[in-house]
Amino acid sequence: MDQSNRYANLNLKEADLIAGGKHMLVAYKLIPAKGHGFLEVAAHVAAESSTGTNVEVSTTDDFTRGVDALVYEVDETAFGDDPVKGGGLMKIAYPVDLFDPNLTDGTFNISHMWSLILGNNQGMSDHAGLRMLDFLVPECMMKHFDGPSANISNLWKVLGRSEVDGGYIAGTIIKPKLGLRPEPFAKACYDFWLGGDFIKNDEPQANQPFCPMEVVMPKVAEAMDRAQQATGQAKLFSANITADYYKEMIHRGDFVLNTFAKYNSASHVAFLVDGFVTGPAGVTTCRREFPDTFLHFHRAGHGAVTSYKSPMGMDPLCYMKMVRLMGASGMHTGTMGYGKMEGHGKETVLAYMLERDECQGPYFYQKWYGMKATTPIISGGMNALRLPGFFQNLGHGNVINTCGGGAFGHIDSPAAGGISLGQAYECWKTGADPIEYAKTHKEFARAFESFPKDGDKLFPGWREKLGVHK
Ligand SMILES: O=C(COP(=O)(O)O)[C@H](O)[C@H](O)COP(=O)(O)O
Ligand SMILES: [Mg+2]
Repeated sequence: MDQSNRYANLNLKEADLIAGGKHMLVAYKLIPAKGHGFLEVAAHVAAESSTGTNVEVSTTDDFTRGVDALVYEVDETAFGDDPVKGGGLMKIAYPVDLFDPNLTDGTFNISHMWSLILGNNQGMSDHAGLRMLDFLVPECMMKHFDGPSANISNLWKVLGRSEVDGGYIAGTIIKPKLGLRPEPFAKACYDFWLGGDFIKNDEPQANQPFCPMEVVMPKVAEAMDRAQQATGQAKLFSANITADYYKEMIHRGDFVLNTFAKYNSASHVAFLVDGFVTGPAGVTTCRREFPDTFLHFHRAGHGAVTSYKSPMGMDPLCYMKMVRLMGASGMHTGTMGYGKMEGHGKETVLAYMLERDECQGPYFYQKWYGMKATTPIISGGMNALRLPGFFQNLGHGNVINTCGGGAFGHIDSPAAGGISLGQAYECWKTGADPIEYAKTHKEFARAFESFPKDGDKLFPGWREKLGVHK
């Protein structure tokens, strides 16, 4: 059924909708299924995402029609006719009244928002692809999301740095990702902390019988204490408290904080939540139960909805925006093409959208109205050699970066791996030539021998220049 006479109004102007401030605007890429018209399917998406279905229903009244979502702009050939990359652009205006404020405090419920703007519409049979590209949250809604409570400033403070521009946090992920027992796990932490700042649990490291949390966490806290005494520097640990029941998550969080508190290090702990698989409920549970603790959002699984390989789901930018609204302190943004995960150099907007108070997205200019920043977390196949180019592309180094293979794959030691990361930052920050810098910085130099393929690709001729002949 073509519902475009009700759910589309192409006379509406985006500038007026924005000035009115009473709608959330969403841009989608749409590929209609064979035999269906673009506007017809676009209108069906608006219907399915608001007041309608695939037929007229007798219970609809005038009020109902007042909260219809409306297609206000279409460009049927915006992306060409490739079955995955192609499709047209459509934009929908959702009246603010469609969204769900909590009974308890009026804060908007992100689980609901997600199911509204990217819910049933994903499964409709009359499109061959529907992907969310960007959305705009109006001021009247923005003020009613949790947003972050803690962020990188809290960690900089613990590290004894400036809370405003405290610089790069050199981190790792304990590898192997599974299979270490408590003693070797804690030893791996200690060994890295001798050279780096921050360690995170890898996303599946939890409470396995070979490494129970109640056994390993006290050893990690003790290792942190020893490393702090050995180096004279504060150290940080991001502990995985992901769980599918809020009481279990809170229990894990309390246990971790109490364990580190024995060494006066509760503030040195972050909580890692696998926020894609828990969904917003898991993230908000952590955000609200532990507002003083850095909430580290690990997005494992997100590729199922954010991968550029798919005509479905959403672009990573939309995910970043939702995560900041949820109140994550730090969010994985990928490595913008410099690491092992899907991404490209122009994705700097993922970080800027998390950090800035105003940011131009691909379709909408988002103002955050003072909401705290979420810290970009750079992870996945990174090492000291890849970092200078990464920082150059991003334009700053105020990030948390975790290099698993990049630290534990350093040929000298995990500590040398950690030191090489800090040196990579310093090399970029001082504008030094990496090869010249390597001549006077041993750990960075040894990163070339640790990751020779990267050396060959990024710094051809490095062997001769550094006098390494093998
Ligand atoms: O374990 C790692 C990285 O290990 P390594 O440093 O050894 O590659 C991270 O969990 C993912 O890369 C996350 O990816 P993203 O940040 O893209 O979500
Ligand atoms: Mg991982």
